[in-house]
Amino acid sequence: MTAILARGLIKTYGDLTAVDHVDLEVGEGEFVGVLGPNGAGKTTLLEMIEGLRRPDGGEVRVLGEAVWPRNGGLQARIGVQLQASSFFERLTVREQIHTFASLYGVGRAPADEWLERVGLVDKISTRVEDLSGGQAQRLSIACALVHDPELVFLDEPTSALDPQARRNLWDLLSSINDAGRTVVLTTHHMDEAEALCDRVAVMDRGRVLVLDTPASLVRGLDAPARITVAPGVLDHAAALELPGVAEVEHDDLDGIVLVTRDPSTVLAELATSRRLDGVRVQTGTLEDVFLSLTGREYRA
Ligand SMILES: Nc1ncnc2c1ncn2[C@@H]1O[C@H](COP(=O)(O)OP(=O)(O)OP(=O)(O)O)[C@@H](O)[C@H]1O
Repeated sequence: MTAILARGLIKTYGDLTAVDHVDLEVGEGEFVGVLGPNGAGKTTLLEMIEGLRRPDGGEVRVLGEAVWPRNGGLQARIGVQLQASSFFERLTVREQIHTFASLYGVGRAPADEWLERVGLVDKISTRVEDLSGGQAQRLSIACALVHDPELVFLDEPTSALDPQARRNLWDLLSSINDAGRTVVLTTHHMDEAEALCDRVAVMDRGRVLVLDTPASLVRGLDAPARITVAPGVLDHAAALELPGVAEVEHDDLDGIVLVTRDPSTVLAELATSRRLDGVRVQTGTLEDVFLSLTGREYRA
């Protein structure tokens, strides 16, 4: 089944078209990222799909149902990460998630398990206003997931997290997706999109420029690979003579860089001559994809 089917979505604020004729189709069980710089329209797009914001044009169906006018039955099947400021005031962490759980008819024990899964067990008695930014963000994610929704929307879920908490959340989101839940997230971070998402929608100035797997997006760049060989392994002339090498660059720290459009031939040659130790291969990144689509450097 299709989890999300959006056609021709438009949202304008005065002269600004925040979302400009966006189509988006997400299959059940997919993990899709909406990636783009500040102001690209990611949040506005998600809010229209979630049924929180009325589109000026276009239509959306989520889990086979219309999202607008507000559809109460659908709300129980989706999970939307709240901004930290939307917590019930003066409640402790535990009271907060128990309140959410009770709204969905979920018991206290499974709610407590979510606090464990997001690493907030030692904060259960802390009031929500006394949490750090990262802790509040983890609580908001636990609240979004507490009723085990079929489809989860997360708006920049890792923005306030330190690197370790970010990795932990990646693991958690992957495990939810592995269990069959559909996940849609927005992110500024290319590495996050590459690490987590089956497909990535690259958004800029209200438009979805491309939607594809990270690997296909990078392959479509047709950019050469860069193979770095440790210092002292190859001299310039020998490097240039290797089959498949188009250019040779010198990097004082790392050694010699072989630029090639045929990395498998070059790697095979290096293997045959026992020069593979310490070799590093770099292909294009989603940053390069953004640059090639927009002509601008990606700035998160
Ligand atoms: N309620 C509003 N009234 C007027 N303009 C708005 C409103 N909400 C968003 N915008 C504008 O619409 C554009 C898209 O905003 P949106 O928040 O959807 O982008 P975003 O990609 O989520 O950005 P960020 O990564 O910074 O969160 C921005 O230029 C923003 O200033």
